[in-house]
Amino acid sequence: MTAQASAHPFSETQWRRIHALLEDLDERQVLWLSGYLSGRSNAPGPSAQTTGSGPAVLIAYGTETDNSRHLAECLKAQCAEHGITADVQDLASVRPRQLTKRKHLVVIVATHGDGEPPEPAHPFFEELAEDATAPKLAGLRFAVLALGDSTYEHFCTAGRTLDVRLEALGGQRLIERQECDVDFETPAREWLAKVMEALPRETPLPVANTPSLAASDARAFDKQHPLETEVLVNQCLSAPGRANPIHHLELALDIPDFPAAPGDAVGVLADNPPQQVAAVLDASGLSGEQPVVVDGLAQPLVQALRQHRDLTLPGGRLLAYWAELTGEAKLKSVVDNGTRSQRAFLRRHQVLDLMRRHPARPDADMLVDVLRPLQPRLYDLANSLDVEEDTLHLTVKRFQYEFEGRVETGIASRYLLDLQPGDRVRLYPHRNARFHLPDDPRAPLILVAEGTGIAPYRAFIQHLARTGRHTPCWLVFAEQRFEEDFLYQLAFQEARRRGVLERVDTVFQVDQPNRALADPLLDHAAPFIDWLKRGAHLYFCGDKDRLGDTEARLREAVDERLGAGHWKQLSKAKRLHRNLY
Ligand SMILES: Cc1cc2nc3c(=O)[nH]c(=O)nc-3n(C[C@H](O)[C@H](O)[C@H](O)COP(=O)(O)O)c2cc1C
Repeated sequence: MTAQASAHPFSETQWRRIHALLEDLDERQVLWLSGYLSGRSNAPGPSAQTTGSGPAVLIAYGTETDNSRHLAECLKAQCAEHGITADVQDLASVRPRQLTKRKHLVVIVATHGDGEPPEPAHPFFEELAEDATAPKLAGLRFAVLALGDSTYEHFCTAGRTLDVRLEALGGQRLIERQECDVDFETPAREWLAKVMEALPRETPLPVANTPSLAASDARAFDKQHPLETEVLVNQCLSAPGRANPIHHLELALDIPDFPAAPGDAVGVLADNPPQQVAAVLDASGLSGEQPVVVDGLAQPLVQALRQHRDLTLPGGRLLAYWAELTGEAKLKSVVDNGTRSQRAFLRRHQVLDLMRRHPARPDADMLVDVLRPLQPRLYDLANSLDVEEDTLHLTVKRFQYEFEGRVETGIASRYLLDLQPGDRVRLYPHRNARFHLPDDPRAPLILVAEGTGIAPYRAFIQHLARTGRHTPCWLVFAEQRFEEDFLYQLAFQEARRRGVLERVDTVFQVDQPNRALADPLLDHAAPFIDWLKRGAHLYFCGDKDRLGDTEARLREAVDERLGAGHWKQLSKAKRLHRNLY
């Protein structure tokens, strides 16, 4: 990206878009638009219900993979169309006591981990749960939309907890909580429409039926509108014989200004393997040619199954449909016995298990309707676009897991590892703002990675080298074997030689079975603590369990040396950055 030459406040992409739009408009339209913008910038109008602390409605979201944020932005656009002033905030930056100054709060929150709130929203939830300090919310009217996935035992727990807590603190519900499964689009939009009805009407802005600029959003590429890229390189980085090899992929990026900074990711829309699609068609007795409709788009069944439907994890709707279709008493009793019995059954069956063990002839449209949508998978970018602006690099490990005594492979990693140069991949940018480099260019960086967790650090290092930003930087990396699994070894050694990396420590578990990821930092406790005192930011990326253990050990050591609660302070000061999976 190039620097701004003029003094206007827009990015280059925005500026180009504004010009492109203006060129397209006639004089009458330009006049209309200028009136509209001046009306917008003067908002809130005289009747708008603002309080001393901001717009009438706070739309807060808690997210890890952006679904909640996207819905929050949609709601804001709808509010704007109705002249309701609203602002959108990440729960990560909301303090519970701010809510006392609000009249209306709409929260859209996902559940992650094992029934946990999204990681950035933890401090908000923790503070709100403290009886001694939580604010009284008697004047607040609120509504909660909970996103989740019913295959998890703790379905939508974060949204449920928040809904109950807001009521306990004196808040009054605007409308009842809605819990949404992975196919959340329709129920979420219906719920947003009900919220719009419940929010107090304000006098509409002078221009009726204003186009929703916010709805047309600067994010040109998203889940629904992915970018198609071409595979240039797919190379194995790890030992070739490994059960779960790690590959380096390079994808062509033919458009300028792809919005991804070091620390950001891309959402990959993987296809199901052709054999799995064929097996589902075979088990259902349906022809792949048959037309079906997915999200309003007509397409052959084979395409819907390959690109849009999860052929691995069955959901409650497939189970209920299958029980009805087969008329089998066993399946019916699982359904009739409620959520717990259904979940226990679904945990032991994948889609093909159900179809093969209980043969039936489904209707094609119904089948597409009851299968869960195939979810995109996030991969951190392994390169900095200010160094290589025309390629996207990914570091991908084959994900394998045991299921009912057999070994299964993750859909997205299998798809990516099997790609050949020339193949096409659909993806969209995913911003991961809490994993960006700190604003303070002098803050030391401690980068802790396990396996593919190294990817965003490669992007960091490229960026630091490119910008000449000289900040102390310490990399701690764990993998299996030194000789074969030191991912991007040459790049990191070169960075060390050039002084971009001040320290590099590694832990190779096969070579050093008793050594853990926290050990290099604890062995060098003096510089580690010194870096923290100098304002270091700590980054953790990779396997959730291993990095969770690592963090627990570091936390104990830091609190012991710098005083109880110090680690929590680092977290509050946003100096701990986690990117765990
Ligand atoms: C790693 C991971 C863990 C999850 N854990 C849960 C869970 O325990 N309970 C649940 O209901 N949903 C769970 N989900 C599903 C998410 O809540 C769901 O995908 C949601 O749409 C994500 O919203 P977001 O994009 O705003 O983060 C999990 C998703 C991921 C990726």
